[in-house]
Amino acid sequence: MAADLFGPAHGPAGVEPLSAGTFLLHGFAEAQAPALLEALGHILAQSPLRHLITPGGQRMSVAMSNCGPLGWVSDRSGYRYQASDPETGQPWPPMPDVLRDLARSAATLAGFPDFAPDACLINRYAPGTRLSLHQDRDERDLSAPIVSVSLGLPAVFLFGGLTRSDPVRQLTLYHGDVLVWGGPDRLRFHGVKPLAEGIHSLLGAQRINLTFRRAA
Ligand SMILES: O=C(O)CCC(=O)C(=O)O
Ligand SMILES: [Fe+2]
Repeated sequence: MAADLFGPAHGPAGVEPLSAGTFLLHGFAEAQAPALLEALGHILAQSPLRHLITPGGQRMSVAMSNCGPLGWVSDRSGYRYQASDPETGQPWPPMPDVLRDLARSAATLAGFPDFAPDACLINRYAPGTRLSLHQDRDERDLSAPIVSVSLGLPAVFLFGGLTRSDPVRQLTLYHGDVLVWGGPDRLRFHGVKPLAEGIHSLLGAQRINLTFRRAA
């Protein structure tokens, strides 16, 4: 095993393989976090975070927005990607280079070169917020991985198998961690346990997750 690639468990560029198509890049986004947060501030001023309604009529506890050509939305009629923000009627804010480049380099390190995300879903968790077990399957091209960047308070991520009833592994995602899953793991069930109380030095009492996808 190459020591430079599979570095120490929490080393700055440590790439931890979790299974055949899943890699945890410990702290990979940490140095860029201030630049990412500044870019996010501009995005969220145009397309604010909001609590979407599920097709079943429930208000999601995660607050969401998007940037890039396509954004993920949910309402009474279902889940889908669309080019405009239903709240403003305007296109989603463009995906800043600092976000796209980070996602591309994380994907490349995880063995998915040529990742060209066209959607970035922004998830905001306050203490108590959770995301129930689900698959990301609204994307047309399942050959592209999911690249998920964690910022702020740590979260316990639930990583299951290809069927809902498979055993679920729990892993803590810290500020700056990037999790990439694709290939044979692309349709694994996953979720987030209720966020614990806490105060993060950069983000305060919240966790922000950026999920980059190839949707179209
Ligand atoms: O917040 C996370 O770590 C996961 C988010 C997620 O699974 C999603 O947006 O589909
Ligand atoms: Fe997901």
